[in-house]
Amino acid sequence: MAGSVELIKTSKFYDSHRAVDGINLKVPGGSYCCLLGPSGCGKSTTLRMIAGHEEVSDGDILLDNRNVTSLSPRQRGTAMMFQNYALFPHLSCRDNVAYGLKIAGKSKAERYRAAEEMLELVNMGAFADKLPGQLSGGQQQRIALARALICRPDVVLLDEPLSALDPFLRVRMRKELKSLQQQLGLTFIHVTHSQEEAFALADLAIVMSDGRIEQSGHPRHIFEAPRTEFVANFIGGHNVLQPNGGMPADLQQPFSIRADHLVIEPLDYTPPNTFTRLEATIVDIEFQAQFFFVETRLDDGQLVMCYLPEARMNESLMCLGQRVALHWEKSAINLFDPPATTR
Ligand SMILES: Nc1ncnc2c1ncn2[C@@H]1O[C@H](COP(=O)(O)OP(=O)(O)OP(=O)(O)O)[C@@H](O)[C@H]1O
Repeated sequence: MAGSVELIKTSKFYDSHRAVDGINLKVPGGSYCCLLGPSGCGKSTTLRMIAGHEEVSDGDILLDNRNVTSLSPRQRGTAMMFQNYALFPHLSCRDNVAYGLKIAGKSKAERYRAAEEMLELVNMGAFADKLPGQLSGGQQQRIALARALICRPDVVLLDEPLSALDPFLRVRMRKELKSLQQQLGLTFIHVTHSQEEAFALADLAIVMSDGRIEQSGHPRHIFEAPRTEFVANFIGGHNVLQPNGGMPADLQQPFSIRADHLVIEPLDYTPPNTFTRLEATIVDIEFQAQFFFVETRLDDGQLVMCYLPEARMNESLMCLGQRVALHWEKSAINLFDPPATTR
C-alpha cells in the first residue's frame, strides 16, 4: 500500500544537542502510527523532519522507498496538520481548505469543487462560508484536516491534533480521525503526549525518550511487555520493582508487574505456590469509578500500586495503615531487556 515511511539512522542536532539520535523506523503504508513520549523527547522534531519542515542532520528519510531527505515539503507527498490548526483567520473555510490547490496553481473552479468535496468528507459542508473564528475547536480541527487532505497526500502528519480540545471532544474527534484514516487508507503519523490517545488510535505506537526509540509495536504488545523501565513507567498501570530479600531468589533484576495483576488479601492468607507473596502497608486509597487505586508500601520502602475492581474492594480490609499480603502470579512478572540491547 502507498504511504510507507522509513527513517534510517536519522538524527537532528541543534548545535551540540541531539534532539533526535539516529533513529530507525519503518511505518507500513496505511498504518496509524503514534509517536509517544514526554515533552522534549524529539517527537515533533521527528515529525517535522518527515514533513521536510526541519533539515535532517544525519541519516535518510524514505517515502515509498524514495529518498526524500533533501526534497522540499511540497515535493514529498505529505501533508501536515499543526497543533493550533494554523488556519488563516481572514479566509473562509472554503478558501482555507482550497489554499493548497491555489499554491499548486489550480483554477478557482477546480479548487472550490475539491474544497467542497473535502468539506463534505469532514461533515463541514454547511460551514463553507464561515470564518475560522466563528467555529468551535472541533469544527476548526475538521477544517484543518480537510485542508491537509486536499492535495491527496499519501501520508498525513499530525502534531498534537487533539490537544486544544476538551476531554469529551478529544475522544469524539479521535474516533473521527481513525475512521477517516481507515476510510481513505492513508498513513497517519500522529504526535501525542497521551498514552491513552496513542493506545486508542495506533496500530503502531513508537515510545520515544531522549531522542531515541525505546520501544515500538502494537499498543497491546507494548502494554503487555514493556521492554525497559522507562516504558513501563511512562505507559502507566505498571509497578517497576527492584528485587529484595522477600522476593523469589531467581529475581535478580528490576522487573514490572501490572497494577491490575496484583491481589490484596489479609495477612493470614496463603496463596498457591505459583504466586509470589509480599507483606505491605496500605498508604493511599482512591476511588476511581470502576476500580479503586490502592497504594501500598513494602517493608523496604518501595511503593506498589494495585487496581482493585469495585466488586473486589473489601472496605474492612482496605483501610489506611492496614497491613496486607500482596500476591501475584509468578507468570505475570515482566522482565526488561538487558541494557545493552534495549536501544
Ligand atoms: N529550533 C530548535 N532549536 C533548538 N533546540 C530545539 C529546537 N526545536 C526543538 N529543540 C530541542 O529539541 C528537543 C526535542 O524537541 P521536540 O520539540 O522534538 O520535542 P517533543 O517531544 O515534540 O516535545 P513536546 O511534546 O514538548 O512538543 C528538545 O530538547 C527541544 O528543546
